[in-house]
Amino acid sequence: MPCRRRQGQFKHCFKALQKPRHWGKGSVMTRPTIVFDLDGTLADTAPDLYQTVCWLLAMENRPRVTFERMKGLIGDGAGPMIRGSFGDTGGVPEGDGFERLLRMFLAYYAQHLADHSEPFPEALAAILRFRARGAKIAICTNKRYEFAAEQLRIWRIGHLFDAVKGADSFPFRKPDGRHLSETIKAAGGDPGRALMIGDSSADVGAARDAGVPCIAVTFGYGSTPAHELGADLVIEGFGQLDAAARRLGVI
Ligand SMILES: O=C(O)COP(=O)(O)O
Ligand SMILES: [Mg+2]
Repeated sequence: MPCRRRQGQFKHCFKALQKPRHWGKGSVMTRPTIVFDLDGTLADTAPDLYQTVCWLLAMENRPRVTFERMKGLIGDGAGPMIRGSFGDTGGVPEGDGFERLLRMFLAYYAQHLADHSEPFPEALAAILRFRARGAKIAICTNKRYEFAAEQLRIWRIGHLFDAVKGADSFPFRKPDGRHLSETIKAAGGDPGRALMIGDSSADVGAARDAGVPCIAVTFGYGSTPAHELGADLVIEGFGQLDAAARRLGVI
């Protein structure tokens, strides 16, 4: 029966995944952990972040900032997006103005997490390739855990990740290397056999701090061009990821 045949095929696949893998030449090694940044690396989330900032500016009778400017402000949580966009349009209000704007930002964004945002299909294809080879996959993001988890739920891809850690998951966050190393450990991996893929200075900073090799993507956000971030390698698309990971000795 076709159904039973299919079950049989899956059983074979699962057995293959459970076997110790030979990573590298000749020796049995720890399964590698591939860690993705979320905003601008794994997913195109700028449209909803931009919509949130434009709404906030409009609520405060401020003009819009451009989408390009907004993309440059993404990478270190809501703070720089608010300070940058209000700084450009008359300044952050005095007193408790920033805290008030932050509360408004978070409340609005919570309702618009995936109106227009979606994962890059090529990133998902790469994750499936790495998973099929037995790698662990994780997300280390400077956005709040609950927002990241809800986006993964909406996109129905949460099952692809062994760990997801946000800006509030630990008392430290990227560029602090502990955010990355603790994410790797939570995935059941070893920081000594891992790879970080990101788009911002926070990602490269965390990787350097944790002693983890790092690949920067050119299609992400932030104000620094990928080639100037100081990553070990730069890729222009996920089609180049496997070769880059191999060059770095991770797979
Ligand atoms: O939301 C942000 O500013 C950054 O998020 P990221 O760490 O996933 O890029
Ligand atoms: Mg990012």
